[in-house]
Amino acid sequence: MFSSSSPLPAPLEKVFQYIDLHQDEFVQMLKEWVAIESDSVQPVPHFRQELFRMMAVAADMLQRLGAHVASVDMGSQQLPDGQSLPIPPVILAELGNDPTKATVCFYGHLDVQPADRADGWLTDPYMLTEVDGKLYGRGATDNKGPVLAWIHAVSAFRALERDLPVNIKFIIEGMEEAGSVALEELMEKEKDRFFSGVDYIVISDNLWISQRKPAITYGTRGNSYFTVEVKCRDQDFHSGTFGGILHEPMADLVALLGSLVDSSGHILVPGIYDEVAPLTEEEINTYKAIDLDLEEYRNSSQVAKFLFNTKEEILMHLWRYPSLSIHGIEGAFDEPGAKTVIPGRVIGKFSIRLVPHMNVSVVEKQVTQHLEDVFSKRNSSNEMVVSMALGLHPWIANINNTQYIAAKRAIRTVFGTDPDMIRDGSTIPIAKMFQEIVHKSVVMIPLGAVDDGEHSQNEKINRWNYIEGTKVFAAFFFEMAQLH
Ligand SMILES: NCCCC(=O)N[C@@H](Cc1c[nH]cn1)C(=O)O
Ligand SMILES: [Zn+2]
Ligand SMILES: [Zn+2]
Repeated sequence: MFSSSSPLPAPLEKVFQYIDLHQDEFVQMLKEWVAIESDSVQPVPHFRQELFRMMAVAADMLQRLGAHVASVDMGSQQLPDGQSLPIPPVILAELGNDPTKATVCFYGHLDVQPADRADGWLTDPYMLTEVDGKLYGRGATDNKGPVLAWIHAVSAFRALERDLPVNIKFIIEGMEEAGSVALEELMEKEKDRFFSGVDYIVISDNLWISQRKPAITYGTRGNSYFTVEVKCRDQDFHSGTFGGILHEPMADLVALLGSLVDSSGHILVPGIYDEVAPLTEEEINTYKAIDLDLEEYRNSSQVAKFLFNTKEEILMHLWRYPSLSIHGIEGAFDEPGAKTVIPGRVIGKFSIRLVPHMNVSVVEKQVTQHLEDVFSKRNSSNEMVVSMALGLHPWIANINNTQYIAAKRAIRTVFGTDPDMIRDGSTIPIAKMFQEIVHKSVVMIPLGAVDDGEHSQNEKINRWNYIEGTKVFAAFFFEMAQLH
């Protein structure tokens, strides 16, 4: 182990120097990748072509690095409107197969969320622009920057003709933002082939909880996403002609949605908290140890007041308790102006973030039962249909596993500080898939700062995070080799 006070071992010193010297090239490569409009969310041919181009560029880069690369055909995606679109290939690549070394597999994605300058971007989202050390562009932090950082870490060893301390595998997809379409099937197919020799898995697809202090992530919440449809008929009504004599679908729906959660954020679905892991004193201490300035967090979020007042309560309600969010209503009148319509059919959308040890199918039954009970008390003549559109499990890892120790040491070497050990309130479904299908332990090593704005306007990664993050990955290879 190399502490920040002891000198770096010579090979790592050289690798770090190489990374510093080549940082402008690394930024240029990120610029080229950001310029590819690899939006997987909008199902239109232009973006699909861009996605295919993105995956080809990445496969080519890995090949030039000496990796053995397979671009796996993923078939096509059937859309609800009957359209069919090709799914970009998944890259499975490997570099080195020395049986005496650990094999570390890195997962990342190269598709991005939609971005349009008119949405409030200050620069062209597909033109990486540096302002005060901040590299603005769609995908800069989610997830092109971190994928490139991993590749640069490998390329530094290659360029210096140094033996890589570990065998490396890559799984890189192009449909993460659209729900990782067809990825689970591929993992099932490859579990005894590509993944058979893998010892450890690394994901770098989330953020620190601070602007300056690095972190390691050991858990994410799951999600069960519901739709509740209330229908009188397929057509809308005139409220002058029908108002007063109908059970209005929107009134039913508002009552249904209003029955889900109270004003303090407590979920009102009976039984929903039954399986939530009990809180221990030891666990509370882990939240106390997190370096979070609540005032700064609240101010930078532009929120007047959160539901909770202490750092510990905030972290627990983001990470270890479920939450229910209401997302929208399809079919409702939502334009400016005063249209006197009664919508004939509306669909409410809400989701519950799940935590250990909640079970997706139990939650589905509890929510359905609750909505049926509330609806039946209204004696409405409308039809109600509840469906769970998505059921994603929560993920939690053992922080004593080898790669957590290696990641901590690598971070200490580069940043001279211990990382925050954090969980993430959102969902990275692939982590649970790795655990359940491939039976491998996962560590998340985020590179981006809390204010990177993933999915938002003006997404960025700091040059510092990108370059020092590349060094963290290089140091991680060294530490893994020592610990394995
Ligand atoms: N910081 C990583 C964020 C990854 C992310 O945004 N994941 C989505 C996945 C999802 C869950 N339900 C539907 N999609 C998220 O919203 O958590
Ligand atoms: Zn991502
Ligand atoms: Zn994303």
